[in-house]
Amino acid sequence: MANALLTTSSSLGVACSNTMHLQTVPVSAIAGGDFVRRSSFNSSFARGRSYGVLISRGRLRQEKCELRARTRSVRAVLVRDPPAVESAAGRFGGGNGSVRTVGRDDDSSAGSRNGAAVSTERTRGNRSSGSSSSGRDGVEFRKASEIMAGRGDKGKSGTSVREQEDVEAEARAALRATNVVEYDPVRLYERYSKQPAKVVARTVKILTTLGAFATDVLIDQRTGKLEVNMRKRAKELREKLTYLGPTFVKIGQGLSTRPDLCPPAYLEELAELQDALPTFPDAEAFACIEAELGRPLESMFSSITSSPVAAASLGQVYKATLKSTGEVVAVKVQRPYIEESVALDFFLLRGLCGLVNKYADLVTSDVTALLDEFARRVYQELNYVQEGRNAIRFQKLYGDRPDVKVPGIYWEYVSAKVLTMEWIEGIKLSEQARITAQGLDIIKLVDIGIQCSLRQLLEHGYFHADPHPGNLLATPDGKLAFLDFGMMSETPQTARFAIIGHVVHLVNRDYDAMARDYYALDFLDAKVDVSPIVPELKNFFDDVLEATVSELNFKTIVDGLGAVLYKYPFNVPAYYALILRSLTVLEGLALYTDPNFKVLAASYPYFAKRLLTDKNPYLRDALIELLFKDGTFRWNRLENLLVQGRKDSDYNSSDVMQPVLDLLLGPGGEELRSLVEKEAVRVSEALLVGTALQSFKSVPEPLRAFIDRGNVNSVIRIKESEEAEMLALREQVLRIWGLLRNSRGFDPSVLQPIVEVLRRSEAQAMGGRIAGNISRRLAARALQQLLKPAPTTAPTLS
Ligand SMILES: Nc1ncnc2c1ncn2[C@@H]1O[C@H](COP(=O)(O)OP(=O)(O)OP(=O)(O)O)[C@@H](O)[C@H]1O
Repeated sequence: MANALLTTSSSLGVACSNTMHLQTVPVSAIAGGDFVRRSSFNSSFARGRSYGVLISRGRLRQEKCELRARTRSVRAVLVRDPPAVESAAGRFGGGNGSVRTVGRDDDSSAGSRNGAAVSTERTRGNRSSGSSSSGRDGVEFRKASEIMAGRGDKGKSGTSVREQEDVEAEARAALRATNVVEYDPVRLYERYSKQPAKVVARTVKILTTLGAFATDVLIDQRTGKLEVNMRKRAKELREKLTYLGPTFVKIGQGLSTRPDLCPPAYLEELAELQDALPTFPDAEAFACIEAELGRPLESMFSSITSSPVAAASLGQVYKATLKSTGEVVAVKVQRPYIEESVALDFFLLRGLCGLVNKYADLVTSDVTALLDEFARRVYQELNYVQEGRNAIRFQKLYGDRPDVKVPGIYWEYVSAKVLTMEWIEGIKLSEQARITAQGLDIIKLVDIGIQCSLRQLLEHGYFHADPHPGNLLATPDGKLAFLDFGMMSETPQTARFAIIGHVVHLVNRDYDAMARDYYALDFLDAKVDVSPIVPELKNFFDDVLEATVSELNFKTIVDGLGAVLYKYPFNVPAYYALILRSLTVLEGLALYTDPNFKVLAASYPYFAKRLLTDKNPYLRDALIELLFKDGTFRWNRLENLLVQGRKDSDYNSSDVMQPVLDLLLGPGGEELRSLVEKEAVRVSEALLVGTALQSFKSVPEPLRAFIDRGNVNSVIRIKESEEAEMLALREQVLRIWGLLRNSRGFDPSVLQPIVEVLRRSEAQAMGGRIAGNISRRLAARALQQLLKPAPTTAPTLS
């Protein structure tokens, strides 16, 4: 019956957020014909978007729906009676955060109200829990064990029925969100250039509010009370940003994580913008949930807090219990009219940025581009379906780590403005006293955050771009839970490798390589000559790196690089700011507990591991360059990398040096082979001669006289300085061998390529004190010995 009512064809339908009671869905999703009414849809297309007028059953209801171009054609329009805000308010009431139990719904059609035979309610990345119950929505819930086992319900395509259901549930959520608007500065211009009164009123409000604050700070400065009044002014700024609404709250949130821009008093005050913001009326929130999901509240939740548990910039969050399964969920509801509010602000701020670009010569970055990037992100955050997808993707990439938790998404209760997630019990990372009282270790949690961030930024490149302390929870079992996936970002692959290389070059004070990295990092144009940068980098870092690199804090490095690069026409792509921000936030959190915490020291094992094991040619070449400087092998660099790399939880020593070893026998490895051959001579010399020297020294004094009148050097002919060098090299090689040998998963046979190289016929030109062929054979034999099945302890060649 429903099919007969359809208009045009498309796989997508349309939902109108501002009408709340209107929704279109695809044919397959329509089941309850009683609420599908005759409808027609007229559309006109303008600038890739369509504006439709929807008319339903005699009663003319004109609703302007903004549709995305791709959803121009509509298949059916479901019209529901507008849920009365008052009735929702009456049922759930305002309140003080208490949980109200919602009585059993006697509306038997509740479950299929949106026309879909709902078979899956949630998509949980980890699916570790779940109950088996038969929902009233026709929902068949399975036991977690069944889900985990992915029991024999694979469809023909190989996808499990469950996965298929998830996809369908997500698609239905997407249908409820086809009305989302994307950031489009041109459209904003068109919209607001026709509404001068609105623009002027808002401009006056912003200028007077922020002007009053600026005046107060100016007076403080003139009267020498800047320091004394700092806390008061910080509070004032927080209140003024809150008063100005979501866009300014977002800006304040950004500032709250920038210790380079704000003094500590401001950082602390602005941090409150993270989730202690004014709430909007619960009645409106409940009405929004019903309208967006097309079902009465009581048909979905058996209980829901009567006021929000948290209110953030774009939405507020309720804690609820799903009626169908009894699972506890977090329901995030978007603030009303938020798009209108941010749109006008971005229009105004863009105008301001245009002026800055034009007249402020001191500002070298394109601030309009930065604002556009920021605005685009804020707009993305307004689509909760996208946020749900982000959470799922995040879970897939990083949720397998035993110490990371990501909330599952309940797609049947998701739309553009409503997001229902698994409830995460935990304490915010900013509440350090409470965390410690629970017996949890802040530094360990921060370390989990850093390790997970490094993998986000540098492995998959998909990262949480808003990791403020309000979005990070410590769970009772010591895991780190990530919340709020509205703002995600990506690091391009080339940049990921370049960053790893750059950090390693920095740690190894390889300033030439560091300067060249700025091309790969996209900071400098290939035409810019980097040679003058080298001495400047050396100047700055030789001083600050005086102690050890791991003692450097992140801010010093960033400031140092900034000071050097400032003089050159450099440009920092937006994602670097986000990367720096996420690591700075984590470093800041750790500093509260341990003032000596250094993010670089905590991250370096990851960098070392990547460099030692990654097969990417850029990283492999960076490793070779690092190890073979001016034709000699730098054993101390290798030792340092091994010492650091094995601290990484994912370190597997059988992968170590694999990229280099692979190259060694390959067609492009000639240069490397000759370096290895040369080094093999040096090492075999050091091992053999060093062993002889040591053996001689272990001979009792009186007996030494028998060996060439007590002077071993007369046998081996060696200077004292060379002897010291040789013994040091021998010690180092044995230490490195020990590091490898004692590492988890090390298989000595992986070094076979070195033996192969030494056996090759072209490896003839072996110089050194011991004749070439002998040296080569000895080196090969010594290695062969080493490569025998592993003894329980590291071998000593002496
Ligand atoms: N799954 C969850 N379990 C428990 N609490 C949650 C959950 N999701 C959100 N919260 C609470 O709600 C707060 C706000 O949520 P969230 O950060 O997702 O909202 P937002 O409007 O996107 O915030 P922001 O201003 O950071 O962009 C969180 O800081 C947390 O206290």
